[in-house]
Parts: sequence; C-alpha cells; structure tokens
Amino acid sequence: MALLVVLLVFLVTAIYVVFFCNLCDTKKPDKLKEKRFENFLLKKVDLSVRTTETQGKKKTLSPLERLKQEVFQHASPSCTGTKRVIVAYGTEYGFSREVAKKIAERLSQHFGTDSISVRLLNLLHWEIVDWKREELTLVACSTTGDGVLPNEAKDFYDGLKEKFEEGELQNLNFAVLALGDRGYPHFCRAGKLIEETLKNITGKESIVARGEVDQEDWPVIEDWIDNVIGCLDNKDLLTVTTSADYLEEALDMKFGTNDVNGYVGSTFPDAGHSKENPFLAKVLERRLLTKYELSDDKEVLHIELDLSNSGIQYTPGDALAVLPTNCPKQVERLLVALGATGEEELSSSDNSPISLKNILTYNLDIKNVKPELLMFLRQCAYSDNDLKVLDELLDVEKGGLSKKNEVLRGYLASREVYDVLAEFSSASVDLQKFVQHLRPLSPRYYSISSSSLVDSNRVSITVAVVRYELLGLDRVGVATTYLADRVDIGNRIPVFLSKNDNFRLPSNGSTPIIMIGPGTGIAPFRAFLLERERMGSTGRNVLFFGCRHKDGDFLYANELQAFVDRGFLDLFVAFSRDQPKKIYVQDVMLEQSAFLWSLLEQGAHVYVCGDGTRMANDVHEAWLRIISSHRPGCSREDALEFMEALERNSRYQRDVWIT
Ligand SMILES: Cc1cc2nc3c(=O)[nH]c(=O)nc-3n(C[C@H](O)[C@H](O)[C@H](O)COP(=O)(O)O)c2cc1C
Repeated sequence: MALLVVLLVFLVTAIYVVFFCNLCDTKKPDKLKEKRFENFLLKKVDLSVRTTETQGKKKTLSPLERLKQEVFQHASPSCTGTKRVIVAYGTEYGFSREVAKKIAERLSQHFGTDSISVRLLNLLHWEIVDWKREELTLVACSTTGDGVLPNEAKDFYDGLKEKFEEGELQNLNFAVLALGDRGYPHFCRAGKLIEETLKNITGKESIVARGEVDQEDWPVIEDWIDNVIGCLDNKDLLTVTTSADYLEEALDMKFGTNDVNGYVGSTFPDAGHSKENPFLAKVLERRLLTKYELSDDKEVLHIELDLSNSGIQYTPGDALAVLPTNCPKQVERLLVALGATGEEELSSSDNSPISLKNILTYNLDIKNVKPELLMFLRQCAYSDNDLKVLDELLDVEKGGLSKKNEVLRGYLASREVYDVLAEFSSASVDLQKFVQHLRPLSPRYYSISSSSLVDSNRVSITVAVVRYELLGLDRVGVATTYLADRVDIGNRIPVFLSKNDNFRLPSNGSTPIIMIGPGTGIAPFRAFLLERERMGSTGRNVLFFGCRHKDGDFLYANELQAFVDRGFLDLFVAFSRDQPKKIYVQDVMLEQSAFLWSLLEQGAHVYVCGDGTRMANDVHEAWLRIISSHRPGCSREDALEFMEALERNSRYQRDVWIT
C-alpha cells in the first residue's frame, strides 16, 4: 500500500512538473531555449552558405568563388568552340534570379553546354561585360516600388545609352522577360523600360516578344523560354567562339584577391547582411499602439530592435526585412493532415538532413499554395471525387496551372497548404516530394519608423498584426504574429536592410514636405519627422493621417501632437468611423486644396505610403482635382502630366503595397 502511495505521489508530481514546465516554456522561453533558437537560426543561415566537397571535407567558398559558381554553372566547361549567351537578372526580392536560373538551365539542357555556353549574371555586374563580344542577352527583370527598377539594375539601365554611343552594343540581340504583379498600377514597368530602351538605341527588335509575368506564373515563364529556344533553333544568331571566356578573367580582375571585401551583390552573404546572411537583432521594446479589445479592433505594434555591431546603416525611407518562422500551431495542423509526426528526416536544398517539422517551421511557406502542389496531389490522389475536383480545377481549357485559370486562382486565394491537403485527403504523399512543391518562406518588409540620427544602434518598425478566420479555422499573418507572439523582449530575430532610394527626403531641409500615410503608412513619416527635427530642417512638414477611430487606432497620437505643439508639424486627420459619413485622407486633402496647392508652388515634395489597392489611387485622384482647380483651363490630361513631371523630378514618391 505504502509503495502504491509513493508511486502515486511520484506520478502526480511528474505530471505536474512536465505540465508546468511546458506551460512556462510557451509563455517565456528560458535562456537555454533562447540560445538554442539563436543557434538554430545561425545554423539555418549556415545551411544556405554554399560549400564544396574537398576530400570528403566541406570547404566554404569565398565570395568570388560563389559568384563564379553562379555565373558559370551552365557555361561550357571548355569555354571554347561554343556559342555564348548571357542571362542577366535584375531582382529586388530574389524571384527574378530564380527565373534566370531556370532560363539558363533550360537553354543548357536543350542545346547542351558543348554547344551553347550560358552565363548567369546579376545586372549589378553589367560593367564587367565586354558588350562588343556579346551577341545575345536575355534579361529577366522585376519591377519594384511604384513601378521602378530594382536597385541593383538601375546602373545598367542608366548606362545603356552611353554603352551604345561608345559602339559597344552593336552586335547585341536581346529579349526581355518582365516580372511583376498586376495588382500594381505600373505592371512590369521596369522590364518594359529596359526593352524599349534596348529597341530604341540598337534599332533592333527583340528576338521574341516580351514576356510579362504576373507574380509567379511559371507557365508564362516556360512559354517564353520555349519561344527563345524555338527562335535559337530556327535562326542563326550566334557565332562559335574560339577564345576562352573573357568573363572569368574580368571577374577575377574586379573581385580578385586585392578586393576580398568587394561588393559582389546582395544575393551573396558577404555583401553585408542579406536574406542569406541576416543579422540577429535583439528585441528591445514592443508596445501596443492601439486599443485592442474586440477581435475587430486593430492590433498595431511598435517594435524596437538593437542594431549594435551590425554595420547596418539606414536612412528614413528604407525598410527592414524580417525572416519569420511559421506558427507552431499551423505547422502542427499541417503535420496532422500529412499523417506525419514531424520527426521524419528529409534532406534540405544542400542535401543536409533536416526534420519535416523544422523544414516546415523555418524554411517553407505553408500559407500560399503553389498551383503545382495541386498537380502533385493529382498524381497522388486516388478517390474518384478528389480526382474529379482536381481535374476541374486544373482544366487545360480554363488555363491549367496558369494565371489565366480564374477558377484555380479563386480557389487558391482562399486556401492554405493545410486546406488543400485536408480537402484531397485520399492523396498519399511522399514527404520529400511534397516539400519540393512548397515555396520558400520569404522575408517580410517593414518601413522603418525611426531615425538613425536619434540613435544609430536602434531601429523601429510599425507592425499591424494579422489574425482572421477562414473556412472555420483561425489564420495568422506569418511574420506579424511571429513578432507579436513568438518572440520576447531580449530574443534575437534575423533581419536585414532593404534600401529604398525612391523614397527619400529632399536634400534641402528648407523644402516643404507633404506626407500622406494612413494606418501603418505613417511609419516612414515618423522617421522623416524625427530625422528632419534632428537635422534642424526648416521646411514645413505637413502630414495627412487616417484611421478608424481617434481613440482606437490613432498611431503615435501623442508623439504627433508633441510635434504639432512644438510648431514642427501641420497635422490633418481623417477618422473614418467616428461619424455617420466615412471620411478618408483624400477627403481632408480636398478640404485643404488651396493650402496644398500653395505648398506645391513653393516646391513641396509629396510622399504617399500605405495601401496600394485603393488609397494610393484615391489620393492620386485627389491631387488631380486639386491641380485642375488651381490651374486655369487645366484638363485631366494636363493634371496627369503635371503629376508625372513631379514624379520625374522625385517630387512625388510613393511607397505602397498590396495585400
Ligand atoms: C514593394 C513592392 C513593390 C512592387 N511594385 C511593383 C510594381 O510597381 N509593378 C509591378 O508590376 N510589380 C510590382 N511588384 C511585384 C514584383 O515585381 C513581383 O513580386 C516580382 O515577382 C518580384 O521579383 P523579384 O523577387 O525578382 O524582385 C512589387 C512588389 C513589391 C514587394
């Protein structure tokens, strides 16, 4: 009996300890857990640093070796006796690089590396190319910001004309694949500009029609590559070269041993902190900026991070990229749908072992479904009903996997990876193949809301937390809930800087600025105000802010009021739901029409930040009305031309996003 009691007490204590520790764990990670997490993040980063096998040991490649590995991966090993092509990419977030790799891979598979030597090049390195010797360049370039070129492609675009005038581009043929997103007003503008300029200066047509890619529409990309291959099969555009490839030497010259720290591009870790080599920034502060009581209320956080010893130097207008991890609850849900424990060992992209749970938590996007996943499920499903539904969704007549397939688009728009697995439950999936049909987990970008002049070691971001219900289940924004729920003060999170030279304060501090930033669109303007005040700028600062309720989601209300009280800010607010008739920033702008016009006449710079689907267009329309009403005889076309001129002169800058 005594033994039984002892056993019982032991059992109860054990259950209590396990339960209590787990409870504490989820609430507050202890130091050890935190350290393990940091180590994991560092390891994760290490995994992406490419290595090479030498005598069974792994050797880390130097930046130059990595660059060469990328450039010549699909080039001819002998380098002589082949035709040569450059596949050049301009990217902001990495997708165009992925696409360029696919183009290079397909060309070398089709023609063979002993026939065509394909070199892959970030447009950042365009200067090392000897254009006189190049006969064909295929450009894959995305559009970023408000219809502008990726940072690393700008010099290439600006320098094209000069290269032509120097007689360097006369032998060049070209084709352009423009990457973008139809949700933005200037769809694929960067690719269009590059093609137009190449046509104008060379007087030649592209070898195939320009491809325009809406988000990750792989069928359109594959079609464009097919066209290029067809064209090269039929036309004799390229001559066989007999000399060794000059590019290798050119790379050595530019990034040789004397230049070990040479800047080799954002896609390489040594270029400072990047997606592949993020800085682990300590969370210093997190505070709620809104009244968050009902589920419908806005939950917006002000988060401050420590940048000490990171080398990161930011300017107002820049964004901070955060590399999140997925929510454990959503990962668990997915594991259940897969009938897996999570302990299953898989191999990651560099062939190192990783558990299913870790790859789903740290590496892959489990929210946005790739259309190809449905095709994969179609191969693994066996119930008649699943096959029927999948066939209907993937119907070639409706557009198959492409963006043209409205039915598929609508279906995917309201589903996460878990939903499709749960729906097509007869599919028995091979886990390694399954993870290959998921997208990589991508960084999320937040406009910086602080000034480094106030404290160069601190950076702040303003984050609206996303939580909602869909198909009867709770859903979360990956990065916003990572920042809100899954990191604590003192934890370190992986970040890197994303420069935005298209959203900059005027260099002259006496120039007036007009800022329009409802909701979290306020973020860069808080940075602008802090910076201008610290610099002693004398120009007038005018801000239009909008939110639902004055006492609910008026972000940074006290700070803004303090700027007003110090005579540093003219603040105009629109609280959309505080009165029966909804009021938005554009309505308040129209009320201030004469004032705004007078500021424009004084040379004011205009900035818009926030939602690009409606707000940015409504604000643009308001400007057209303001301009028309103050310029006698001004038509809508004149007003549009006026705004375009402002934009060309960097006096109208927009940092907008679509969700
Ligand atoms: C902040 C931001 C701004 C964007 N602006 C545009 C735009 O003006 N026009 C457009 O067609 N696509 C725009 N896009 C969509 C990108 O061009 C598209 O996602 C592309 O696939 C990204 O390729 P990348 O990763 O190589 O940069 C934008 C995307 C982001 C994140």
